[in-house]
Amino acid sequence: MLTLTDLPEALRQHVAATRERVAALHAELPRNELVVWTAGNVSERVPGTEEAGLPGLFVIKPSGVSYDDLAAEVMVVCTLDGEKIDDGTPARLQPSSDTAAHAYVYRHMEHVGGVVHTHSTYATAWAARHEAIPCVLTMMADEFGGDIPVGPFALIGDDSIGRGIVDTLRESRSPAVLMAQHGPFTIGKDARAAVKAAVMCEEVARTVHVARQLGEVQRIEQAHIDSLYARYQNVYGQGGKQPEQQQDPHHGEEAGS
Ligand SMILES: O=C(CO)[C@@H](O)[C@H](O)COP(=O)(O)O
Repeated sequence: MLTLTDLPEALRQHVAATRERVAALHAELPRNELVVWTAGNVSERVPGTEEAGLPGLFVIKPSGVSYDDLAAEVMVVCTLDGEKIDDGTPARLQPSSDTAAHAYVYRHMEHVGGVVHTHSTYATAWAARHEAIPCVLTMMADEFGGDIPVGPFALIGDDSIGRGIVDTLRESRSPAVLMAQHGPFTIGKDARAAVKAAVMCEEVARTVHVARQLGEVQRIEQAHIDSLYARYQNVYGQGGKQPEQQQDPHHGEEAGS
């Protein structure tokens, strides 16, 4: 078993910083009303392992622990096979029950640095119906680049959920997938981006549901979706990129391709 204290100092510092980020981001789940009790989790890939010639690692919350108690020192460190390393936490402290799903995503989507899972009400209601959320809002085009897809029903406990997440997201620009009759999983370049996607996923799931109560909704034309997505992903905010820097952040290709 890999032991944290045997790792190079630089990597131990990366692990510590990742633990702090993942612990802090878990507070965003109840703050944004995305979870009840402990029903949600955040993970982030530890940077620098490849440079150190070591196996990949990620940090995830311990299973079933209250968000009030999720301090950095109880964040669990796992290999990309989902195995807990000797990370300084009590041996009895088990990683999230969704660790296998997060690990599968990290093994099969190298550009992904963060994964989030919730059971947020409106997104999970769409998942209960096996129904993709149609891209009828500019906010959906901005953040999801189109519809939010539905993934297959899969039981927890092996690679089934992770495989369903990856197989679905590989066919979409969306950083969110609604796993059928379970709930949303989101990805991002880091954990903060994945948490943002989870917040935006619940917001648009609610808005589109309300709109459909009022009447028919109309999907935005694909050319407009592509234009909105390219702008938001590359120009919005304070970090506007030059044309040569622009790419699709979720899939590493040219934006709009
Ligand atoms: O869906 C499930 C359990 O069926 C999980 O997503 C839990 O809701 C969160 O589990 P932990 O991360 O606390 O283990």
